Amino acid sequence: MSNARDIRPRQDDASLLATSPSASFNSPSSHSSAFNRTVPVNAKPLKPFATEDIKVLLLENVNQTGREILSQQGYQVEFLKSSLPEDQLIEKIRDVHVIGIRSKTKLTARVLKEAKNLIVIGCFCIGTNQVDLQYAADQGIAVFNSPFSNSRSVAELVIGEMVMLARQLGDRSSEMHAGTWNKVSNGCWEIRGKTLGIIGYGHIGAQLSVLAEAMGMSVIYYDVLNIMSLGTARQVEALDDLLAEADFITCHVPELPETKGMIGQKQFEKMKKGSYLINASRGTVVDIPALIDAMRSGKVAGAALDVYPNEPAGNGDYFNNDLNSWGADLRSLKNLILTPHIGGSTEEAQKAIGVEVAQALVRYANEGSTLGAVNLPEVVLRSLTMDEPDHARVIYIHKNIPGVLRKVNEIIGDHNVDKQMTDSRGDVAYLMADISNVDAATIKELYTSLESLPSRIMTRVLY
Ligand SMILES: NC(=O)c1ccc[n+]([C@@H]2O[C@H](COP(=O)([O-])OP(=O)(O)OC[C@H]3O[C@@H](n4cnc5c(N)ncnc54)[C@H](O)[C@@H]3O)[C@@H](O)[C@H]2O)c1
Ligand SMILES: O=C(O)CC[C@@H](O)C(=O)O
Repeated sequence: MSNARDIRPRQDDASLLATSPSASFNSPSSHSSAFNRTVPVNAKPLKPFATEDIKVLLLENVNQTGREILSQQGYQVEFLKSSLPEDQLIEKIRDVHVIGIRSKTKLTARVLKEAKNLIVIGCFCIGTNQVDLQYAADQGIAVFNSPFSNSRSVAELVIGEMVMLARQLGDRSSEMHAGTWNKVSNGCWEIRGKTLGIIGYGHIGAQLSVLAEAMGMSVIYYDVLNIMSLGTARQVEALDDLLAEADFITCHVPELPETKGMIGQKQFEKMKKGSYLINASRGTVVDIPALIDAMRSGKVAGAALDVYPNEPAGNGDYFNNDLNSWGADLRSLKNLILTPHIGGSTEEAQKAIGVEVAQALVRYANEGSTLGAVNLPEVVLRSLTMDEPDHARVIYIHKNIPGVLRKVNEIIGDHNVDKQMTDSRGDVAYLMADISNVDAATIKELYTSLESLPSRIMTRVLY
């Protein structure tokens, strides 16, 4: 096993560039249609070089589908069930080229600063708030996620929770488990005819809207964007309008500075007495001490929380006051459903996420495609074919400043550039070019010249 620490070409060993492994490229599943359209039948599998040099760290029990796709490429894959404390994460991340995480692992600038070999991050989930996306982009590290593979799972959970809360099912079930028969109808309702207020009408909010209407609910929603209503749902202009009208309120916004504490004391005051609150978005969106007060006062008749400001690292860990100071107060409340961040945790969702994110990582590592990246411009080139054996793909990630393309073209312009694409996003630009009739020595020369430019963030050559 090689001890290579960098999958970018090593300047002291250009011969490695000629090691084009025979392992075949995994085709993405049919839903990755945009990619499928670009892959000819005789596509040439591109590789940075020997794939056994690529080290992958998968944390947080990423689904096996993802692990298999990465292992089949010949990458060295280390798999851990939980997230890691920051000091251990820093030790591990120094060595890896690819990291796969879920919502728990915080890839802050402090951690990423140590990740000298890292080229790509896979968030095996929807949320990407746990990664410093701008810092990653500034280092030329691409970030991918799975934007909607678990949306349906979350929407179904919320439908189930509305029925559970309206019928106080959590409490009745706990009482029966404790041996107590307590047959009541007081304060129990159908959800038919009630109004659901959805905060954030994106992938999850919109799915939920359709399902809720099928259950006989009226749907209103609030979003910072003007979004087309599905069915007979109605967008309201202000959050306060939604709070005043809805019987059930559910949050589906991303974690952003503007969504932090979005539902707090003032918002609870504006809600109808006896309303219900559900949060399966991010733990910082709802001010939990304010929720505790609102439930104790009877303003809120029930709530379901799936996410928390501080969550345990792995299964079996405690959810107590050490983690969140109000933990015991929260657990003492009636008609409160607490779940351990399982909104997207279904077999269907996790398998789909495993495939989608792992394929994006492979495409990026092997082909340089940034299609679907959340922090870099999207750049894709038609695949090289088996009829183009002496071609190399040059990727130059650089600062988006004037004059760079002139300099780059001075370097690659002496060669036959078959195709080239460049795009920018904020301060970072991504250039990809396929160059024909090159040998290992030429590639080394190209690589060294590009690396010496002051605009350089990262250079990669695939062969
Ligand atoms: N509990 C879970 O397991 C689970 C699973 C999936 C996603 N999530 C969380 O749910 C969030 C939403 O997921 P999604 O796929 O629907 O995202 P999305 O990006 O498709 O939709 C989010 C919507 O929120 C809106 N929005 C943003 N800021 C807002 C604000 N300040 N006020 C009102 N609306 C605002 C956006 O315009 C967008 O329409 C994710 O970001 C993630 O954090 C949790
Ligand atoms: O699986 C997870 O850890 C996160 C699930 C969810 O919050 C998401 O962002 O997709």
